[in-house]
Amino acid sequence: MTQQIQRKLSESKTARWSVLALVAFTMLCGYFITDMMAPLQDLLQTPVGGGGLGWSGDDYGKFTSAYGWFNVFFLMLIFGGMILDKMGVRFTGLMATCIMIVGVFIKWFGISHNFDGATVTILGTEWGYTLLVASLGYAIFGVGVEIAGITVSKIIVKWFKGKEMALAMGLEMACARIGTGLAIGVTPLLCKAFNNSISMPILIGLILLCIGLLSFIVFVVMDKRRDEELENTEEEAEEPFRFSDIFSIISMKGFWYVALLCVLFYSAVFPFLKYAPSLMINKFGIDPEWSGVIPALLPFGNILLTPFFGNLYDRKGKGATIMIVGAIMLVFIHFMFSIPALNNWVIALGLILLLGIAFSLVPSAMWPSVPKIIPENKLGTAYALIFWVQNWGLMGVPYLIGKVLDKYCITGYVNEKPTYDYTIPMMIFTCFGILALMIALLLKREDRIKGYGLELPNIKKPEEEAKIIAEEMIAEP
Ligand SMILES: C[C@H](N)C(=O)N[C@@H](CCCCN)C(=O)O
Repeated sequence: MTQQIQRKLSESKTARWSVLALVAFTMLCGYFITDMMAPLQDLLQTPVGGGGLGWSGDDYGKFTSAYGWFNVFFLMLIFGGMILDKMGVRFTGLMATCIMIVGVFIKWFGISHNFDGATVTILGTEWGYTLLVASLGYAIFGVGVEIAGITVSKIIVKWFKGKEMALAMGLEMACARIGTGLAIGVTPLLCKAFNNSISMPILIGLILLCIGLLSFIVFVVMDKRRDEELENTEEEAEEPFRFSDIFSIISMKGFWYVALLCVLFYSAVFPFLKYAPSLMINKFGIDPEWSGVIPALLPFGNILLTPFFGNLYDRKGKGATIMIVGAIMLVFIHFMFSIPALNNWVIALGLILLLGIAFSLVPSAMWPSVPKIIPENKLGTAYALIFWVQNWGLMGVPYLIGKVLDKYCITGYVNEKPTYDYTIPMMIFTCFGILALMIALLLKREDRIKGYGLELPNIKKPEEEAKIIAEEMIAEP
């Protein structure tokens, strides 16, 4: 009987696509805030007298890397994954969204006060109070948005398993990319509209996030209703999560290949995006005001392509192959960016568009592959562990690039601001791409050995599904 109700509910296309729209909107808001400071890097590094905050490249690197501080060092993400598997998607999602709001508020407070230029020394490095408070806020926000990310992945598996799961994940990522694209493209305009205010766009992000919270609350109501109709709770429906599950997850080679592919691939994209506006100014001679426009095309390209490749994976399979192709493209693109002679903006445009394809291929196949490797009751923890490994890269790589830029790449100063040669940073990104390719090949080999089904379609044919349901009804008289 339970299975029949479940079948009826899961057949409700409107319900599951509405759920997707609601949670994807919350993620859109989160991604908008994640990347909104990137196009302001130039202004942040402008001296205080010139209307900026007077940060160095190193300061900007510190701020950007703060995103991963608590997730990485205090294992907040892993705790978040365990909370997700224990408490369910509704509680965890609400908790994560509230954490995001608190974090953005603190970041806004830090940026909008100058603290009379006071500084403090932490672990041998000097921090301006503005930088420290803003970084703390960003670190708290990072915990919220990452836990929200794994929660939304689990929500999609819950509502879309055996259906258009990769398409749904692709669409959710497409919404996330709208957030990133708006952050890169619109933030400089917002900043300008409010008299070069850096804090005003953050305040607008905060308001947007509150609307994101409302959207998630509507999801909570729908999800609760669905579980009530099923006459059981999320927790009862699944084998409960045990602490020892962590060990069973980390003992799987397949898990490690996905986690390593994730950290290497994403380390060559998200941190790159943080520096892309500066790359456009320094290498391609683009006006600072327009420096976000070409990088903004990357997320906008993803908006169409990630669901497209997700849909392809749902119907035709070939997940492991899709990841390999994406990694090959990544190597090519970053290598081309590293060649100093290729400095025409048309080349930058072409490479960013290609990166848009690569950055659609890998995520559209990688995230929906995780439930093929890990059982559903451990999925929250597995996604959290993958995100945790990834956060080392998201935290460490911007910091590394900031250091490398200040130490090895300064070519001169214009209006007291350094100009950079981006050859070495782009070579570093190319190396990440090469390692990602090697791991993608190993993952395909592991799939052949273990039979995870990464090369198989996600959508089950009606006759296969009928067979599964019949078997389940026999098992549960
Ligand atoms: C940054 C975050 N840790 C991340 O990896 N986000 C992924 C999306 C993962 C969730 C897929 N349902 C991204 O590509 O933005």
